[in-house]
Amino acid sequence: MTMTANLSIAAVNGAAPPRARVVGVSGVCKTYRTKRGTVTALSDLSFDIADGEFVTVVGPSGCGKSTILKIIAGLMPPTTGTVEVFGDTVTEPRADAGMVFQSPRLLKWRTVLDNVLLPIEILGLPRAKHVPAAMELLELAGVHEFAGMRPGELSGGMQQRVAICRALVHDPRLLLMDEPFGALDALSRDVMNVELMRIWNERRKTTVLITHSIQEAIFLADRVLVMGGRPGTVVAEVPVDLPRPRHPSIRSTPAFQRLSIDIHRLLGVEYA
Ligand SMILES: Nc1ncnc2c1ncn2[C@@H]1O[C@H](COP(=O)(O)OP(=O)(O)OP(=O)(O)O)[C@@H](O)[C@H]1O
Repeated sequence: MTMTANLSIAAVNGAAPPRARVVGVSGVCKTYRTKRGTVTALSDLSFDIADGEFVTVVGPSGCGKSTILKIIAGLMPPTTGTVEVFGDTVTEPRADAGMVFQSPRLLKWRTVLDNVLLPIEILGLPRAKHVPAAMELLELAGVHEFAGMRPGELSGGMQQRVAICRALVHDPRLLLMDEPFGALDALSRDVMNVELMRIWNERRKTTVLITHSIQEAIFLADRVLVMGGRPGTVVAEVPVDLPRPRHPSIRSTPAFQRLSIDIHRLLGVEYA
């Protein structure tokens, strides 16, 4: 478990300098109003995320993982509490954040390249100037040969790679991913984990990724936030001190398995 400081996150071993805080969630509560009454999704949620950090979030269904990601993205306000991104209180969607959802949400009538360039159009930036960056991302994600095709001609995993390129094309400083590989089969998911690691190693964006897979959470993260309760809150923060770059075989190491057991326990799952 680790403690986060308000203005910076100290290095675990004290050797590296503290990194700037990119996301600061402070005392966030969220209540949804519905026809049948109110639902309190989050209660007194607080955590910080440092520059360049890869944080994953796990927790039981309905504990408010998607809710907090949407609040960080500026897609909805908290009921009480504050969220700061790069030092500004979040009040609306931010151009310096990229978002990836569970389904790729590509526009089927646009080519792969034009889907990737969508944020550029929305932000009113010159298209031609960003085509090389879009092609470079498609190449990095291993789908550049599909640039002229429609999304329907691509597999689910390839479409999700395109969605990741779209989230990165305007060079956001923060990447928010809500269960991006949840719809994929186990093998494609493993491949995408490795691919995402590769892309992240190249770009080093501060990343928050929600997942139901504890394996995925550990494999990708510098730190796992474990959420629980109803309403949801952070019940533990687990640092992942595994060396990078990580090969899939790291999952069979005792250190990885120890982390897996710890997180299962924090989620109330005991091994026999
Ligand atoms: N738009 C909404 N209106 C009303 N209640 C909502 C709304 N969105 C979410 N909730 C409720 O808020 C709580 C948290 O939902 P949220 O989707 O954030 O959880 P989650 O941890 O992401 O769940 P899952 O893992 O199943 O995706 C749940 O009880 C859910 O029913």
